[in-house]
Amino acid sequence: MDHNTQYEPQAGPRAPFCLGHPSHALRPEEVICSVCGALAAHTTLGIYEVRKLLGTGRSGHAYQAVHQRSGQPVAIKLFPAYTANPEQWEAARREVRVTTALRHSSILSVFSCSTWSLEQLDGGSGVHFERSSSGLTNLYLLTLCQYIPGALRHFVAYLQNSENQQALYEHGSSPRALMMHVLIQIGSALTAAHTRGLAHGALVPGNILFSSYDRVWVADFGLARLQPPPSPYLASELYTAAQASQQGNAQAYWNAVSPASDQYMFAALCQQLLPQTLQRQDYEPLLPILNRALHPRPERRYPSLHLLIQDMVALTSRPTHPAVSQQFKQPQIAASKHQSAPSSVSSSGVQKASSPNNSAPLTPIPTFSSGPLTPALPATPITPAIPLTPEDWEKRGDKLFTMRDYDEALKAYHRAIEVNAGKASIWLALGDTYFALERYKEALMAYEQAMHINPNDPQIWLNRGTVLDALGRHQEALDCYERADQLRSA
Ligand SMILES: Nc1ncnc2c1ncn2[C@@H]1O[C@H](COP(=O)(O)OP(=O)(O)OP(=O)(O)O)[C@@H](O)[C@H]1O
Repeated sequence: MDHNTQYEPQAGPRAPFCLGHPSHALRPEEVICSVCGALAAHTTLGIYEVRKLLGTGRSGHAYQAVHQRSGQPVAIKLFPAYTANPEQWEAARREVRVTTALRHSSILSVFSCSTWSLEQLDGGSGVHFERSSSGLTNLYLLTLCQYIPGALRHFVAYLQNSENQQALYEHGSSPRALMMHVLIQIGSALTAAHTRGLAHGALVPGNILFSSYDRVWVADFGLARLQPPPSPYLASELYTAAQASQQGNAQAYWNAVSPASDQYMFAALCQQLLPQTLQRQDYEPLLPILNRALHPRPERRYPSLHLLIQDMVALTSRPTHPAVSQQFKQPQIAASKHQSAPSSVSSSGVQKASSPNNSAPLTPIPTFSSGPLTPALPATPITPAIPLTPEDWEKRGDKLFTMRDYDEALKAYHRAIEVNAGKASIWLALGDTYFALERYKEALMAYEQAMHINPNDPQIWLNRGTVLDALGRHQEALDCYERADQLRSA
């Protein structure tokens, strides 16, 4: 389970061995170890070479791999297909896409969610794998996502170190402020998903990853729901469903998870973390809040996780942004762009690649409007006192978007387009805004315009896929995701 330890083979360079801990010698043709189920070292999956085992979760193994051309590290998870039925896998794929497309700064992006079989070893053509003809035995479910170097235990160890605590105080921060900053990000990611009607389902420590000590990611949206988590994370109302799921009715757990059960898991996680990392006087005031969130009856918990976080913030006073951004040690491979430059999160949880970085730790998150479509735009949106450039309008739109004033953001983007209709980023931003307003047809038109201008931007393809999904055009959406993947790996 250790992230940063590279396994060194004991035998000669050509002797095959598996990446398990401990490692086992393999027969030359063996790709998956018959003892521990780990992949053979140096296995290539499409364009990716698997480098090491990151850990073993509830249903499979997670590996670090690198893109053979760019050297970009990724995390690949493989789990046997029999652990999920095909309908559930499809549902998980859909959920992965929707949460990924929220582009929330703390939701870990899943680049690809497909199937893989041993037969594809020689003929892999990138990250997309055809369904195996040999049935489920040799078939694996595969997800590919950004590699994030830090685990929760690294964060805990960091906070437990007295020199680090001192450094935090010297920077005008504190362990509690840093902890709250991290919890706010986790809460914001979950709330963004809840706003879209999705629940995580297994907020266990392995799904909390860090790219720096103040930058956290929640992993496995969509996938976590396939299996119940262990105690103490399993909310009481999920016991029966978890049992049913262990007895073969996997759908039971999938259907039973809810934002209220995520709230329970979040509180259980806090309950583990806080006493390990903070002084008693710093976390004790939070215990009644956590107790409410851990109530066995979901209706007695907070109405939303967002309100729970609000109470935690109120009790700990509004935290300052911690002045630390110490990066975790990276392996000898290029760091991903996303890790070093997190983009902003809008308060709806919809994140815009083009938005400036928002350092405010938390903003309230309203639900999307479910009412009728908002009225059409006025022909002449706004007339400024001083003429603005398209870039000014775009920035204004970004700011309004971040403030969740989508109607005004629309006007600003339209104004930018009136002045310069040839900039893909403005059409992309316009599409995002229509998407946030659930005006999917207009969002699609905007994304198509962006694509017309820049057909090679994976983000545009991804967003187009998401809106096609929202319109029920799933096959076309899949084609878009595939194109986005191809462009990313090019
Ligand atoms: N994207 C990633 N980048 C870096 N490490 C990762 C990534 N995803 C997972 N890991 C590491 O791999 C380990 C195993 O991950 P996996 O998702 O299989 O299980 P888990 O999250 O520990 O538990 P669960 O199966 O309950 O989700 C994790 O504990 C984490 O340390």
